[in-house]
Amino acid sequence: MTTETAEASPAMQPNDGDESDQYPPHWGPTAWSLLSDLRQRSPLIQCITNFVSMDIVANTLLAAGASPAMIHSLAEIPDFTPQAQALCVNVGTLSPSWVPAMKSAAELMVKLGKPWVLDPVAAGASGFRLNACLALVGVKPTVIRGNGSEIIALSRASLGVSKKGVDSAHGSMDALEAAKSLARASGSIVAVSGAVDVVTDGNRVVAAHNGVPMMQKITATGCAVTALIAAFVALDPSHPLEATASALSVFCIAGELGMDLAKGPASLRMHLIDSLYGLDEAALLSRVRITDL
Ligand SMILES: Nc1ncnc2c1ncn2[C@@H]1O[C@H](COP(=O)(O)OP(=O)(O)O)[C@@H](O)[C@H]1O
Ligand SMILES: Cc1ncsc1CCOP(=O)(O)O
Ligand SMILES: [Mg+2]
Repeated sequence: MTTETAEASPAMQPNDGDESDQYPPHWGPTAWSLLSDLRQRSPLIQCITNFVSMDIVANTLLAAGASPAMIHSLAEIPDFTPQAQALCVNVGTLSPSWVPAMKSAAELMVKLGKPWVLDPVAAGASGFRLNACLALVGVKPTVIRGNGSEIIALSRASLGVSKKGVDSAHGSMDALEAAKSLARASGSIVAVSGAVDVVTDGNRVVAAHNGVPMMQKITATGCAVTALIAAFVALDPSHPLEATASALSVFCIAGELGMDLAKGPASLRMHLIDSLYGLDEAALLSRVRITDL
């Protein structure tokens, strides 16, 4: 759910000339190696996600090379969850009956030493939602990915600071300090999406500068990239910060390539998924824009 207004962001073109000097060269091969691995290993990713996002999340994972399973019943978790290589939990259309399944699946993944990723959609929208998100943060997500307003709401609540008024729209850079605090308090990698995506473990901060503003005009692109993060982290659970930044950059490069063919949000949705499916090494290496802050 987007609470950040579209920020001015130049149309992204391939890295060329002097500009590529700003971007450390190791990120391109890191992202390409993870995407290649994903296509080869096709990890099973369990998604307990909202009704709005189920389709685009499953299609994003499939196009990238992963194997999605949208299984959310508490009754199936003991049998099914141990088979998954990663879990994605998304609270977008939360109701009380879903919370036990989310907690139980996350606890099982932690017990099995496997990664799980939380998308705290609209975390500050209600007390019920915020408390559910806090309870899930307590189950130690490997990664938490939200937009600026969501990370600020969750960070304040996790530090016991009461929320005053209604959150306004926030850019990802506005949420940087909140993201660092949340990462330190939770032990999770925290990613804030926006015109620039920032990823932190509480100390180190990296920023991914790919993407196009039109991605905000497609519902559930945030949910889709969170699921892609789960797939990337499944491949290299011991380097979740690198996997998270790579997933964000890869998804946004697919958005840039898709935008070249799109007429608006509906065709961007289609072309983004096609571009993710067809993304090759040369296009990826020439477009990855990740920096250490
Ligand atoms: N202004 C922007 N310019 C480029 N990419 C963007 C912009 N806003 C969002 N994105 C990208 O769109 C995707 C969804 O992010 P966002 O809209 O922040 O999430 P949410 O849908 O959860 O609010 C992310 O991959 C992010 O990088
Ligand atoms: C519109 C909406 N309402 C409840 S969940 C949802 C989708 C949110 O997706 P995203 O956070 O990726 O914009
Ligand atoms: Mg969202």
